[in-house]
Amino acid sequence: MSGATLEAYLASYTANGDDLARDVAAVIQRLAKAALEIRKLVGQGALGAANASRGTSNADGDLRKNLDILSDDLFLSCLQGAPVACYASEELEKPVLLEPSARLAVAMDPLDGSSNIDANISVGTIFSVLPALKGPDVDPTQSFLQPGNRQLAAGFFLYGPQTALVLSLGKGTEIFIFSSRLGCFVEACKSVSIPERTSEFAINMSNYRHWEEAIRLYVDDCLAGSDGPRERDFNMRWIASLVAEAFRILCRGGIFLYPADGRKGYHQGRLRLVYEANPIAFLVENAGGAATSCVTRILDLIPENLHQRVPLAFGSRREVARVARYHVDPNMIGERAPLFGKRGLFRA
Ligand SMILES: O=P(O)(O)OC[C@H]1O[C@](O)(COP(=O)(O)O)[C@@H](O)[C@@H]1O
Ligand SMILES: [Mg+2]
Ligand SMILES: [Mg+2]
Repeated sequence: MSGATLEAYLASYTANGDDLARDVAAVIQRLAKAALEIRKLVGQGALGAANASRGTSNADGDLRKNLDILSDDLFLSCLQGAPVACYASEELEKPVLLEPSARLAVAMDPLDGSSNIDANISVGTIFSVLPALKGPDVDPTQSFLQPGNRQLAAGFFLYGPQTALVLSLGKGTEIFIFSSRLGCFVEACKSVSIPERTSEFAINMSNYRHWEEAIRLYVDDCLAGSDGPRERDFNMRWIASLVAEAFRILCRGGIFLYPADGRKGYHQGRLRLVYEANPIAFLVENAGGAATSCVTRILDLIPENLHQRVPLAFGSRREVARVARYHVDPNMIGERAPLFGKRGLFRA
């Protein structure tokens, strides 16, 4: 590993003396410090008692783990004194006001994939940095209801076999790995580039019967492999940890889908727009990939509320575009059966 340290990378980002860039860099540095504390807690597993269930639910009704709460507390306290006007989190119903004169708003999923902790599967922390909206009548929540295309920075920490930081400051996406020898994050992959095409998809297949027809047909065609209209075999993955799936896709391509489905509470999918889909979409687009609500670009959606859910498809550009076509192009559905076969009409 011979890349720049996170500190050096952020120093070159702030070299032009821009105050906003300096604020963003300060926030990333604080988050990175707190993430190393979470890494220790996650690493203790059952020995640490931090992974036990609290028996309470968050604003979205998910069962909370101690570690969800601890992570939220830790990130909130690491941002005290930072140039951050307000903090929003999956674990808090409403944003917390920090320094009203500051320029930034930070939204976080403090611990993503926490239902996996007991199984020793990678979990992570997702963050989104937005400009804080100002004005006498501006409520802190409004800063978080800006479309994702206004994000100044976004990223996630992954607590896995390696502790990683995936970061975009708006131009490219970089991967840093924590070096325990050096005691800091070191750039491991400069300007990540997601391959345009893929033969790997990730979806929770157990929901098949609840999906709408467009998603079922897309998946049917992947499963048909070389005998179907795709004329090649597909591989499938499902880790049930968004950060782990995103990391794999950034490294080697693929598509992730968490679509809307017919179950109660899943009519807009499962994932949250403001602090899950938006930051992941920002990272993926800055790495040459695409992210949609299965139809519309995620980064153009205007959130209606802080904890809003959204159907999510992201990854290799041509594959994400193909999912949208199953929704909007009647030829993909109506004429699919007669054209099914070796004619190659639907090749991505
Ligand atoms: O269990 P399911 O329905 O497959 O959902 C898995 C998804 O839920 C999540 O765990 C939701 O995140 P939280 O753990 O932060 O609630 C994602 O990481 C993952 O992609
Ligand atoms: Mg999450
Ligand atoms: Mg979470």
